[in-house]
Amino acid sequence: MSDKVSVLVAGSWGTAIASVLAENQLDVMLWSRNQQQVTEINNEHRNHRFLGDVELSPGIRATTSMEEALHEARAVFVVAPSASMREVASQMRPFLRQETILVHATKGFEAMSLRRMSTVLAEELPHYDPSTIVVLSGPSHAEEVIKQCPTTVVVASENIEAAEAAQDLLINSYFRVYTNPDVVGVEVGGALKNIIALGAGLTDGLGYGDNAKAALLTRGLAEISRLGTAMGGNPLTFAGLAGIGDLVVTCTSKHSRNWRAGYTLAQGEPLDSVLQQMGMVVEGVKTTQAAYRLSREHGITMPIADELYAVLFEGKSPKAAAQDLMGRGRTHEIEEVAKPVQTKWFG
Ligand SMILES: NC(=O)C1=CN([C@@H]2O[C@H](COP(=O)(O)OP(=O)(O)OC[C@H]3O[C@@H](n4cnc5c(N)ncnc54)[C@H](O)[C@@H]3O)[C@@H](O)[C@H]2O)C=CC1
Ligand SMILES: O=C(CO)COP(=O)(O)O
Repeated sequence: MSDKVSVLVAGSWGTAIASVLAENQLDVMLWSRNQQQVTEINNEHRNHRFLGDVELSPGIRATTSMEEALHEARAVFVVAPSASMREVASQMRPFLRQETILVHATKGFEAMSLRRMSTVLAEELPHYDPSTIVVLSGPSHAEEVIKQCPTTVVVASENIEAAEAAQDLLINSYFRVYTNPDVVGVEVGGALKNIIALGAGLTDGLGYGDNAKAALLTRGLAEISRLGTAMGGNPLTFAGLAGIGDLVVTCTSKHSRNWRAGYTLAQGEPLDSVLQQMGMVVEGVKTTQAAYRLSREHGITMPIADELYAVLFEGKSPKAAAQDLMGRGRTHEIEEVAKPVQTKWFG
């Protein structure tokens, strides 16, 4: 079998995944739509805009040709922002073979349709067996993975062989990979934690301290679990790497773009200017809109997501949002989390 693997889109996370694969002695091809970036990666072994001065493995070759990227690839890792997933998938359509392992590592929903990313891939790649699509998620900032800091992630697929094939390609001494059959839970957990990270940035920006941050993470996880379970995820997935694991890293790390966006918003900067300054994808903003709609579709209460929506899109002040969260009617802690839901996981 060929040792060639491809990574589609050379942003921060795509480039970090390409580095893990190159470390594992695979023949890595990184696809970008930007010729200047391709030249920089091939000639200088750097992706300066996204990863600064970090030197990339010379084993990573870049191309702007989708045909060249996918030709005889053993696996393809799609790491586009959620807003671009459909466009990138449609470009893959003529060149993707069923034998190629298809993994995506994107954390978000499609804004209009509210589709999960594996559904978008399945729709755009109708010749490909959707049950073999793999999702990669978990606590993994690109800035640390590229420096080979110890990291754990999860790969989920309905097809255990596909998940194990992705695990084999990625696992090494600093990148530990677990499998999970729960595609829905892993995708929903990875997407929704970005909302709570925005909220954690706001909380820190307001100087509210550690008690408030712990409250936000814990009650945020309750919201993620409620919606994720209603959408068909296994409740236990939210206690794992794609749930609490990713929530902790994104809410507490200086690397998180979502946390930084929240922190800057708390200083009174308008949303447009915060996003412009960032220059990289901040998935939590669109995901807040998606969660607002999904929670209503599924009849789920998500007070933190609702207050964040009001701050981002209705001009509510973060302080007033915090006050309203603290002043909600009295409620029971566990009942809200463990409202009995019929799922395929527990019958
Ligand atoms: N950066 C990180 O540490 C992690 C990011 N993720 C997720 O990975 C996904 C991608 O994020 P990043 O790599 O961080 O974003 P980024 O902002 O660093 O890079 C995004 C890349 O996508 C490219 N792109 C955008 N639209 C495109 C299109 N239509 N066609 C081709 N290329 C296009 C941009 O040119 C850029 O190179 C997001 O869903 C994010 O939540 C997941 C785990 C870690
Ligand atoms: O998903 C991530 C880490 O697991 C990256 O989070 P940010 O997009 O907030 O940087």
